[in-house]
Amino acid sequence: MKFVKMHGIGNDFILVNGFKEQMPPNIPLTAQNLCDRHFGIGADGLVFLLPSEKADIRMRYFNSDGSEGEMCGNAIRCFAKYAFEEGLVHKESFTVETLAGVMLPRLVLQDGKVTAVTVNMGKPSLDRDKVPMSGSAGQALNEPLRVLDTVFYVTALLLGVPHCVIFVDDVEGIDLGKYGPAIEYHPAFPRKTNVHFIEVLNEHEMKMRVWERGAGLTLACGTGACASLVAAVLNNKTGRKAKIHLPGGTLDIEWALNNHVYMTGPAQTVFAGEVKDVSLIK
Ligand SMILES: N[C@@H](CCC[C@H](N)C(=O)O)C(=O)O
Repeated sequence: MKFVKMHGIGNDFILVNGFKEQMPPNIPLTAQNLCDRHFGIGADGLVFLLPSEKADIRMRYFNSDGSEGEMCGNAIRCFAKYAFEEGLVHKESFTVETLAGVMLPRLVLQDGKVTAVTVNMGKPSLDRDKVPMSGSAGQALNEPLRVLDTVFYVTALLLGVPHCVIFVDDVEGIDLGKYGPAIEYHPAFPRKTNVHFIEVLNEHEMKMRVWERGAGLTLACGTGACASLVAAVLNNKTGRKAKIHLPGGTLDIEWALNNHVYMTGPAQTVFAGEVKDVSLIK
């Protein structure tokens, strides 16, 4: 199986052109094995480019634990660059079918080269039933959640995938390895959740650290950055447009007045390779 390794500000992926390559019989196990950083290629997720009946192209995304994610913000920028460079799409702007709906990436081109990608990520769902998060109906906005030995004030929303956003004074002071998994698997989140700790720097900038559902500690989360900006606006902490600084780099996010969230950031190819026998990797 041929693949390319790419990353979007350090959130790294193995991409497979499903127009040419055969889909492995057991995709969750293949994702676990290929994403393994010691026994495989190493990545946060495995991405397939596939034909679509309702959009120009289809993306399937698998986390490093083998679970299928409905959407991935950093992966879709890599996906868009790779699809264009492989000649699977011929337009600068096109539609991508995902389990979270149809997304709209637009390539930023300079001398024919993709320098960045802007993605219309759709509308956030603020209703806690949609996240989903348990509790009485309505929005989960800055509400107390007991986690192990502490209480965090959380804002939960669905932006492609479930997100739990927590504003703190100092993101570096948070023990993400302790609280990340405790919140990901918290009984309040029946389908688990991505976890984001946010330090607001000013009205237009935030610092963010991430614990991802199905992947753990990562250097960035695109859908999470979008969700965090929406949470910041709802909690009167920033304007509708901000730079979000993550351990792997910076994303520009806007929650436009049409209620759609737009994410802009880079996509980088690292190397291409071939796996001789997917089933043998362990
Ligand atoms: N890295 C992502 C999100 C990937 C999916 C997520 N871990 C989930 O299954 O909820 C991003 O950039 O958005």
